[in-house]
Amino acid sequence: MTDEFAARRRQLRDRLRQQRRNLAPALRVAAADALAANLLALPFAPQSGYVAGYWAMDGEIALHAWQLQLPGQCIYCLPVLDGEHLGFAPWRPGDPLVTNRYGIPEPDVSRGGLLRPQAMALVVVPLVAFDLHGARLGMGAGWYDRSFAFRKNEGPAPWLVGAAFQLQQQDAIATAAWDVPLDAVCTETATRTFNHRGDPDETDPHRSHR
Ligand SMILES: Nc1nc2c(c(=O)[nH]1)N(C=O)[C@@H](CNc1ccc(C(=O)N[C@@H](CCC(=O)O)C(=O)O)cc1)CN2
Ligand SMILES: Nc1ncnc2c1ncn2[C@@H]1O[C@H](COP(=O)(O)OP(=O)(O)OP(=O)(O)O)[C@@H](O)[C@H]1O
Repeated sequence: MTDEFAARRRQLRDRLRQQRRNLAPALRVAAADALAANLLALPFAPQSGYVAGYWAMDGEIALHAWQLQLPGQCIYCLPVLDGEHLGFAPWRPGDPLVTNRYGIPEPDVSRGGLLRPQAMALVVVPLVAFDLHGARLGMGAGWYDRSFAFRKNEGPAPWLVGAAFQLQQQDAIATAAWDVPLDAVCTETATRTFNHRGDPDETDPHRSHR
């Protein structure tokens, strides 16, 4: 990775994180509801099995509305840092939490009790920026890219769906070799699905635009 490439990514990350933190509280509540509706309407939304969300922080769009409206047979999970990779564990309101090294709450489970990324039917992926080709810029530590690197060779499960505010959209983000493309991105106003080459999926009738 060149210094210039890294510097551009860092600049974009800082700018969008600041914009995201500046969003008004009332707008956040409405956005979380609209995001939930878009996630539930995805053509490949699972009716059962493990689905992963995240505990929103740093101004990220919240997933509680989606969690509460999931089909009864779906089991909501949160990511847990486990060595170099993410594990996942079921979590319902009231279940015990501990904070990880970044101060993010995660289910209080033993390492042996974690579910592997491969066990998820769908993963809602946090992101700082996304583009029109399904590329994603995250917090910069590579957790999702490392944990879902297997998706480059094995598919399609789990579906990887970015969640974001519309203001996080970019025309194109310069990608690195290790970046794992998203199958879809949902925002408060739109759903975009991508085929496995990461291009906009022209054949998908559910595709919608702003
Ligand atoms: N809600 C949420 N959970 C998540 C992620 C995420 O992006 N959002 N992650 C997605 O990968 C993983 C955690 N990755 C993270 C990577 C960096 C920082 C972070 O805040 N870094 C600080 C400085 C470093 C520090 O505090 O030690 C920063 O950039 O300000 C946070 C989470 C797993 N859980
Ligand atoms: N498959 C992989 N194997 C080894 N290292 C990886 C892999 N994927 C990412 N990394 C490492 O993670 C670092 C951060 O990557 P990047 O800046 O793309 O993270 P990100 O996608 O923004 O963050 P995150 O996934 O945590 O939200 C890279 O510099 C790279 O060294």
